[in-house]
Amino acid sequence: MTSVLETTAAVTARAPAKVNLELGVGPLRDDGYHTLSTVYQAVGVHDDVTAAIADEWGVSVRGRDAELVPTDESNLALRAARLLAERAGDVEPVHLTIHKGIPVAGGMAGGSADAAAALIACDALWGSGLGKDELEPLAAQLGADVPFLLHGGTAVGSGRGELISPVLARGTYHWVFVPTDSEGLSTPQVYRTFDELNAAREIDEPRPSPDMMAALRNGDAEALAAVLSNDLQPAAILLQPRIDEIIESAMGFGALAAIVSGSGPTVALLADGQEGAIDLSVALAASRTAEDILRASGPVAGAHVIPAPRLT
Ligand SMILES: C[C@](O)(CO)[C@H](O)COP(=O)(O)OP(=O)(O)OC[C@H]1O[C@@H](n2ccc(N)nc2=O)[C@H](O)[C@@H]1O
Ligand SMILES: Nc1ncnc2c1ncn2[C@@H]1O[C@H](COP(=O)(O)OP(=O)(O)OP(=O)(O)O)[C@@H](O)[C@H]1O
Repeated sequence: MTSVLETTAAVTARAPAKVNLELGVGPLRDDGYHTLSTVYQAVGVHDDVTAAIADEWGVSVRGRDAELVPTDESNLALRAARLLAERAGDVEPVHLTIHKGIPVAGGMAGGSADAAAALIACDALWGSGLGKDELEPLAAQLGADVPFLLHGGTAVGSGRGELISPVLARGTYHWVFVPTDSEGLSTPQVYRTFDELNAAREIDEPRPSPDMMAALRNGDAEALAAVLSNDLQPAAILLQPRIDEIIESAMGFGALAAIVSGSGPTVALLADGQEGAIDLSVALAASRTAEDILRASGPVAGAHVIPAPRLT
């Protein structure tokens, strides 16, 4: 028979990646962040984080790009667990095991997903019972994208991206993601390049576009394709010119739209339905435009507890 200790000694939570359907970047603030107006969508590429009671704090990483993820105190999932421990008080140390499916440094918020999953897993494991609403301020301290990954779905992000309000979005969208560089791009570097490219002009406060809201309300992929936008795209392409070649090829293979995901370098392709996504991936692979291709649909749920960890 399973003892109570065994059933409560480990909890696994799963968190999704995100794509920014719209990423409006405003002026640089005094705290080093830019004002944002963004529309996030959570997509079905996931990381799982298992939190287990242990003698000492620690983290190990397996799965996709595992060797690129730090296992010291800078690991974002471990920082999340420690932050929640400070808030909850008097909890036992945990060892976190991260199973990565999200490309590292790809602009799909992999580290932020791990932080969101660690908050949910530890909250359940320790029985601190904060729930998503009370975890949200902790999430915001860990990174601008982390609150969205707690909630998932489709949502507007304002402030520096951490203030989330849900959006009425109908339908399911089919995406193909092409990570273009195994080393990824650094988010601060992309924002710095954005500043350099825009140094000569006054930058307005960004706002959600009414056309984007209408496309999402109607569940219309073609209308959505016409309004996808990312102010960081020119900076990402300058740092990683291969992005442009992939965008051009993908449009030739029938993508409804091609856009840089967040700070890049992953290219997000919006496909015409599930079959369109399969055809697009086949064309990209057959033409050797891309070797590494991920297919996913969105929106999906934010971080949540799942029954058992992945074993491979
Ligand atoms: C590119 C996006 O993924 C789009 O959603 C986010 O803006 C980045 O979110 P994130 O990785 O969670 O960002 P953080 O870890 O909070 O910040 C990393 C760095 O990105 C830059 N940064 C981030 C968010 C923001 N609104 N303005 C910024 O200038 C800052 O240099 C910051 O030091
Ligand atoms: N748990 C983690 N998973 C991935 N990267 C982590 C983690 N903890 C710390 N990092 C560090 O964060 C850096 C950014 O990785 P991440 O995968 O979050 O990038 P990203 O997807 O481009 O982020 P974003 O889209 O939020 O800007 C990595 O280079 C890595 O050194």
